[in-house]
Amino acid sequence: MVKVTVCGAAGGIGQPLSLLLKLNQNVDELSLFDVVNVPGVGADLSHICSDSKTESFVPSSKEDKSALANSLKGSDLVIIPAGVPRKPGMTRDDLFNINASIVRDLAQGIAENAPKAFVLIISNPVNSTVPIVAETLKKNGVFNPQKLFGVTTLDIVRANTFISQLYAKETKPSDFNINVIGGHSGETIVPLYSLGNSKSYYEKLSQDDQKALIHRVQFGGDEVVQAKNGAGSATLSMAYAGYRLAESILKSFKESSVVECTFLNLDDSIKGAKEAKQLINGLDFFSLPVKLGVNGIEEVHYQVLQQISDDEKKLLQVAIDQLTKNIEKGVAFIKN
Ligand SMILES: NC(=O)c1ccc[n+]([C@@H]2O[C@H](COP(=O)([O-])OP(=O)(O)OC[C@H]3O[C@@H](n4cnc5c(N)ncnc54)[C@H](O)[C@@H]3O)[C@@H](O)[C@H]2O)c1
Ligand SMILES: O=C(O)C[C@H](O)C(=O)O
Repeated sequence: MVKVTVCGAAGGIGQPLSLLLKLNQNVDELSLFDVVNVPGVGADLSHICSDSKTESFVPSSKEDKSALANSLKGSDLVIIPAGVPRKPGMTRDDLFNINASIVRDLAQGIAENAPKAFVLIISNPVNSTVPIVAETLKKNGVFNPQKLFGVTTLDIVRANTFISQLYAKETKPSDFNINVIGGHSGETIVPLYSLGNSKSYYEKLSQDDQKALIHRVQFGGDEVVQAKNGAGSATLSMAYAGYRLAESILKSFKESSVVECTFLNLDDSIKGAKEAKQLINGLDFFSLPVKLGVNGIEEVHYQVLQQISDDEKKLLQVAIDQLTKNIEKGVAFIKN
């Protein structure tokens, strides 16, 4: 029996993400939590004739903690797209004041009701919300770094799509699986086009076009925020990306060679984490490709950090400087 809970299930991401999960054969129970509108979303999804069972939970008042508790109990995987999205002119960090406490309270609920669950954080700013969740779980004595995932998959999805668009006659997006490392905001996003099968295509571009491609991946979120013009940020592509990571984790319960990039806590207990940390100025959180297994993150592929080009090294340094502050801000929110 596999139970998956989505917190923020009635939102722009939550709804299509829940739809995709409802269709996944590896999910037996789909639990939907939100502070509004979720009974309707749950009723709607429950008519789909896939085999999983859907349940929805909404608190009856601000003080009611039982709805969250009941939605989480027995969960194997909890995915969090709860919180406010950006409007034009805002940075992800501008969301910190509202989303930090939302994410902290949900993490507290996980600590109390599903301490062994895999936890996937979509809520922005990811560079700070993931440390918030880690610190909250630590405070409760239930933190397992192998099971906490900051969802940066949308950056990989964009990196694959955008390079393929430049070579539309010769390639398809699915030809690529670019490693995107660092964090999830602007210059903390570092796509590694110099590795793997993208190398030859990337090197054929002029320097200006290379820069434009990197910039498009780093600021792809802004394209959607501007196009939605005040009505939110990426939801459908994000639902796909969040689903891809969740699907890979569910697959890794049965297969042993699943690799995804994720923003993780580089705890010494994880194979390859110590080596990674030494290559990124000792940062505690960073996105890197990781090997997944039944126990979660089994190994960090730190070797990519040794293979990157000189230009990517420069991008990495900028990312490290910004990430240091974002991570500290998240940790301080819980510790102070
Ligand atoms: N990691 C990424 O790549 C990525 C991509 C896109 C969006 N995001 C982020 O995801 C978040 C959600 O975006 P969205 O477009 O779905 O927003 P949205 O406003 O459409 O939906 C958010 C949902 O969260 C719910 N919510 C608010 N407080 C809650 C709480 N305490 N418990 C449970 N649910 C709660 C709201 O009721 C709403 O239904 C934003 O922070 C956004 O910046 C991240
Ligand atoms: O841009 C945003 O605020 C949402 C998300 O982080 C994205 O990359 O699309």
